[in-house]
Amino acid sequence: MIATENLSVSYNGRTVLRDATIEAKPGEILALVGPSGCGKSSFLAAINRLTEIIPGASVRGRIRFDGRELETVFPSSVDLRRHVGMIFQQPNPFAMSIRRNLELPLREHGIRDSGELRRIAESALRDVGLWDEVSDRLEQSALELSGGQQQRLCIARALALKPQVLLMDEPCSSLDPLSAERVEQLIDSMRGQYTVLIVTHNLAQARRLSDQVAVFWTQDGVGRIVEQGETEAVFNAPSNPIVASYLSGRKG
Ligand SMILES: Nc1ncnc2c1ncn2[C@@H]1O[C@H](COP(=O)(O)OP(=O)(O)OP(=O)(O)O)[C@@H](O)[C@H]1O
Repeated sequence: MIATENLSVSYNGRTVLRDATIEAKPGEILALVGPSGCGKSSFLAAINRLTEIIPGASVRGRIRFDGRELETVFPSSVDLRRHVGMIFQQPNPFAMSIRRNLELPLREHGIRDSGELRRIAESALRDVGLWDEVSDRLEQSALELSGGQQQRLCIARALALKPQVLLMDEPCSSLDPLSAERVEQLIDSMRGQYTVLIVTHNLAQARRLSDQVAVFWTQDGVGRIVEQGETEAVFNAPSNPIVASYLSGRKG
């Protein structure tokens, strides 16, 4: 579904990630783990072309979507972000009503019929388990929701566009434990429906959630993927000693 080949990211000529090659199959959850600063966020930013708006950022290598070059499949970033959604560490709802948060991106993508807008919004809110919590206050500002509710709203906003891929950059780490658990359950329930790439510092979460894991590590000042494979196999018997001590909590 989504694959990278020798993907490298630099900022102002300094390479921070070199030759990252991964493949996430349709419906699979791929966890990206590794200590701070080894290029995990940069990797997601490159896939979602956020690097285009980061001053000094440059990307080399290939990204494929269903076997074809991502740029060919989605020449425009607007199209790309419809099919490849992104969720950030800090929930980032728009400063507008809950309903508008869901409807605005749909309108931007050409859906105008008010009945259809309402149907899709409701269905997305149900998908993230928010409908019962907010159905009587859809006109209230999204900023009045709790952090965990805001994050689920952001996930609903991405899901409303029917993406094939979701990129998640530490989606639970700013949430309280209960909200984090709910969001984790939500991600788990996406298996088979969406291809999910999730950056997490929570190794137990990576192990619980993911089908595959890629371990990033900084070597000589440059981030690389030093181990990847089926999650259980990597956690049970990592081949790289650095990875072994990281995954067992002794390093990183
Ligand atoms: N906009 C930027 N300009 C310059 N350097 C940057 C920029 N963004 C990230 N970097 C540098 O790139 C390297 C990789 O950062 P990145 O955020 O991708 O790592 P990460 O593995 O996601 O870290 P964390 O787990 O702490 O979020 C770091 O050295 C960081 O300082």
